[in-house]
Amino acid sequence: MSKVFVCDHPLIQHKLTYIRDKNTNTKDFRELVDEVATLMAYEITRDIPLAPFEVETPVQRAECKVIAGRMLGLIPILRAGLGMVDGILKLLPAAKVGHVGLYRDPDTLQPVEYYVKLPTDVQERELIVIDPMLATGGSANAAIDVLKKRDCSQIKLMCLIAAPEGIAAVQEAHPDVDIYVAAVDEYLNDHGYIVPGLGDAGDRLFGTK
Ligand SMILES: O=P(O)(O)OC[C@H]1O[C@H](OP(=O)(O)OP(=O)(O)O)[C@H](O)[C@@H]1O
Ligand SMILES: O=c1cc[nH]c(=O)[nH]1
Ligand SMILES: [Mg+2]
Repeated sequence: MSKVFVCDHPLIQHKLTYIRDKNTNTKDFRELVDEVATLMAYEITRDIPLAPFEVETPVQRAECKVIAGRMLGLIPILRAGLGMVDGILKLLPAAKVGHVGLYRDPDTLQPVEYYVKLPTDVQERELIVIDPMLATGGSANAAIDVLKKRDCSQIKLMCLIAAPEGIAAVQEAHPDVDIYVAAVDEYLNDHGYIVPGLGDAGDRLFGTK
């Protein structure tokens, strides 16, 4: 069963409050999502292995540590996942980025795939699927399916806000995928929106409504 990590650091929770606020404008919303993504990247990389590395300080030689050459890949689910990419790349500048384009049909709530472009060595990388919203879980599951069909096996999922229904759906379909969230909300409404949530993440990031 996949584990769920709630990133409850006070800085993350503080910024998430203003992300939720309907009076936060597009510019501030985008900046806050970017900042929370950076802070969550700090949490999600906690288990990255280190390797010994020797440097010469101005005083003497020192046995230090560096990240052990791990190959990472970020997989934003378009559109809203794009809002978190730059924030994560600030801490993981060597990560490659693959895109999975999905939109959720408003009537059926089923994900519709429209674009996939992945790094050629995607199977060798540890992948972080990124989307601010985990609602029914259909989109996250479809994106993970895209990766598994290409023989990817090391996958984590990173979201800002999850509904309990979405977490259960990912855990059932992909028990090997751990889930990192800033908050688990109450439930999904009749339109499949997370309550209380933040509204439509893509529209708020890109000012499309
Ligand atoms: O868990 P689910 O029920 O699948 O819902 C979550 C999906 O819905 C939103 O995308 P949307 O379809 O609005 O596309 P967008 O990012 O282009 O706005 C969101 O960014 C997730 O991808
Ligand atoms: O609450 C929700 C659910 C799906 N997609 C969003 O952007 N928000
Ligand atoms: Mg949207």
